[in-house]
Amino acid sequence: GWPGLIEAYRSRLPVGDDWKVVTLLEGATPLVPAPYLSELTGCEVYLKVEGLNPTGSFKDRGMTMAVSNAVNNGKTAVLCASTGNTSASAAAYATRAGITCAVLIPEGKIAMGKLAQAVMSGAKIIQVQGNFDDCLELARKATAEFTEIELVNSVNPARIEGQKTAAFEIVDVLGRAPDVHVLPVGNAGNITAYWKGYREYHADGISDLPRMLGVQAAGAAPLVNGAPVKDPETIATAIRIGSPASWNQAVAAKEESGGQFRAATDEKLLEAYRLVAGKEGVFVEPASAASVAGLLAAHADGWITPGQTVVCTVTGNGLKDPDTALLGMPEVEAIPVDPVAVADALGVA
Ligand SMILES: Cc1ncc(COP(=O)(O)O)c(/C=C/C(=O)C(=O)O)c1O
Repeated sequence: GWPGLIEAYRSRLPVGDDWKVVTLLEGATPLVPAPYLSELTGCEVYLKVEGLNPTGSFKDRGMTMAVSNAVNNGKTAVLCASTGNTSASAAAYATRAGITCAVLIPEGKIAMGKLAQAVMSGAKIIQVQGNFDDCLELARKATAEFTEIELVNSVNPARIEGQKTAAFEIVDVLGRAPDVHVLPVGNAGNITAYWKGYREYHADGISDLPRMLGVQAAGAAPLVNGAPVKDPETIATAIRIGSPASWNQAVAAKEESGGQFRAATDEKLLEAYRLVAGKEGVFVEPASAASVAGLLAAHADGWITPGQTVVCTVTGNGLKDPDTALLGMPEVEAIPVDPVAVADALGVA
């Protein structure tokens, strides 16, 4: 069976032969064809469904490497700043490793599913008076001063190494690199990691290079604006980030690949969020739908042309954020125990 990411790609990862590997058998996520989006755009569209990782997001790829690295370097605790998914993943992998985890989250701005995960995994949950960027600044300062604590945000190279494996998987399954790879961008670790993975496969003559399309929320789009956003705002709390830590690497990925950054309004994000669930049957969290919003916009203005192969990474499971899924749901009356009522509900004559 699947041995987890580190064993599956050991020769391509900076892993010690004697390492104790911390894994929850992350990776090997489905590359699901998207017939509705393919029909709509005239492209061959696939969804890389990262919500099917052990803690429900792509962060597990980075965390197996970052926590294994920390443990094998004698660290006794890990710390991260997080909009939610990094903390859920760090908490699970730290528990797996038997070390302590503390998470710094922006007060009141975390999806319930993610908080539940960090709580149940036994992390020390610290709410910070500020946004994600303030949390990351605090995490950097704390781990610089207390070196027995490992910072496991994507500024940690081990995170990038783990997350680049998604690009390997896509080429291994598709038999080629896509013409375009679309993904949401917040702190910009993931676009950095994908580009590194595609470049490594290309350097080995295995595949070509895609154009990278990074999509941000319009209210939190520093890479689109070309300047940090002081008070980022978006319903997609996972990417409510104003000052991406991997700014330079993200710009390099965009420029080297002939790619692009785009912003999507919350309205367009929610449309895409509902479309990918309602038409493709793939339920993702709001930030993840930025990939689909970006695909639709790039098709609309001709940046993506019919006949191209496009992979959209949908980064987190829809279950993470039930509140947003149920926004505006009308109160529904319960029905009596009567088959006629069921037939009526289904519009059956
Ligand atoms: C669902 C989802 N989709 C996209 C992103 C953006 O990835 P990066 O551009 O690599 O940051 C995140 C990021 C989340 C955090 O930054 C955190 O959890 O602290 C996410 O959870």
